[in-house]
Amino acid sequence: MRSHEAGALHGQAGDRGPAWLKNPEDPNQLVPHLWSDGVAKVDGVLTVAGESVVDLAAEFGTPTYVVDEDDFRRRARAFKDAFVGADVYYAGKAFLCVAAARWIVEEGLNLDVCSGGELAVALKADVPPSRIGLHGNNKSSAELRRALEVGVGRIIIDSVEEIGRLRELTAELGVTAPVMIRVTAGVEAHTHEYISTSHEDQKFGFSISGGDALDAVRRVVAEPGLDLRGLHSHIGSQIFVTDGFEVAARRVLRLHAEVERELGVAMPEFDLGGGFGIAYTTQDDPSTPADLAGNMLKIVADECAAMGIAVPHLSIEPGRAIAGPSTFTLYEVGTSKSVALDGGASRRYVSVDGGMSDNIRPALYGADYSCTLASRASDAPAVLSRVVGKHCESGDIVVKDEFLPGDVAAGDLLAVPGTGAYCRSLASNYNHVPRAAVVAVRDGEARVILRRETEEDLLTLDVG
Ligand SMILES: Cc1ncc(COP(=O)(O)O)c(C=O)c1O
Ligand SMILES: N[C@@H](CCCC[NH3+])C(=O)O
Repeated sequence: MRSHEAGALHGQAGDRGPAWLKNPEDPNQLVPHLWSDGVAKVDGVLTVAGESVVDLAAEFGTPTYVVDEDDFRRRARAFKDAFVGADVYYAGKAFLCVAAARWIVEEGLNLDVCSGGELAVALKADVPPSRIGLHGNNKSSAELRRALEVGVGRIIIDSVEEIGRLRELTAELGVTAPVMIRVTAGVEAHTHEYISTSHEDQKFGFSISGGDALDAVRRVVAEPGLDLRGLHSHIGSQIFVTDGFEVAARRVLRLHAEVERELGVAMPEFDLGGGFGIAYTTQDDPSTPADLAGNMLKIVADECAAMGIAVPHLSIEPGRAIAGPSTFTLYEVGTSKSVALDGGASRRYVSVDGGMSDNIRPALYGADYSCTLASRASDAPAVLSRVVGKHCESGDIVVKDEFLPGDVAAGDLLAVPGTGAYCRSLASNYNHVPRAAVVAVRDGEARVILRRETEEDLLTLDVG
């Protein structure tokens, strides 16, 4: 993740502030690569797939996550088309509901789930179990049992205990479990510490360098109920540079070759994980699926040739890069105030009707977003503004610094792009705020795919 400190705290567009900020010249314009393909501005009003956000807000309320369905599908297809011959597992943790799971299957992808809950959504969506992979560093026996009963295509083993649980369950159910082993390659991915997963000192996977990975392979091949399909490596999330993937692929393939040669165990598959970065601000410059595929497929082919082993069947697990850019969050402004700062500067705070309950990423990772006035055009001079939520935390920031027209006021709609991944899926009910709806728009038609929670929903849980 690239996070940027905006030094300028003050006022007018003439002050400019940091160069990376969105459109200081004309805040009515959009920066195209931050928005999904179907988004445009018509006379200042944001539209998606032909639908005006003013109409969407009137019909569905705010805050609402608005998904450009064609964009989501197109990005899914782009990975499938680019990674020729590989399987693409969409990482459902980024965003999952029945509709999204159906889109994934229809576009020819498989689905990665990492809990019993995500598995339940996949099954409700009729995802063929053979196209589901189950992840998790602490899968319960109940989750593993369900996965085996329905016949998921693969289970990615993450601990020695899990091998024991699978031994007992496969024996009891009389089935064989197709499994992969998640390994850590000791790579320091260039991303936020909390979403980096391949350095040694963390909870996921078996370490290659410490010998735990090879030990796990030995244990798995000794189990008659387990069918070892291959190794799995996921180095982290929101990564822009491919060198981490390259180093990880080399190290994992070396282990792959060692297993084949020294243990005589053929492993037909290899999963490179996900983690491909997207643009949240003008500073982010993500690779296309075609570029990623070109690099990664070549690295694997070259490395296998150098080691004299057959190229295993590859799979990848993108989540954010499919779901993230497809969605913006639509908020209504409730208050606006200017706060005097030391030295005579001031900061404008614009409060919206959501916040850290629908997007925890700024608070959790210092993630940076952009936004635009979505409901009208404005000629008012741009003012450097901080968009904040309605929660009882001063860290409840939606967009840290953005140029917005100086006349933004209560009743205006703001839209924040790039909120399709890890926003609804990480949403909370903090302050007993019901979770926002997700609305999909396609060809001028809008439909709710996840309904808004109600206070009644929350009160139902409270059994006194
Ligand atoms: C095992 C695994 N696969 C895939 C992903 C998806 O990552 P991203 O959404 O960054 O593509 C994750 C999350 O980081 C993960 O833990
Ligand atoms: N939740 C993280 C990504 C986690 C990836 C899952 N392993 C984010 O928002 O960036």
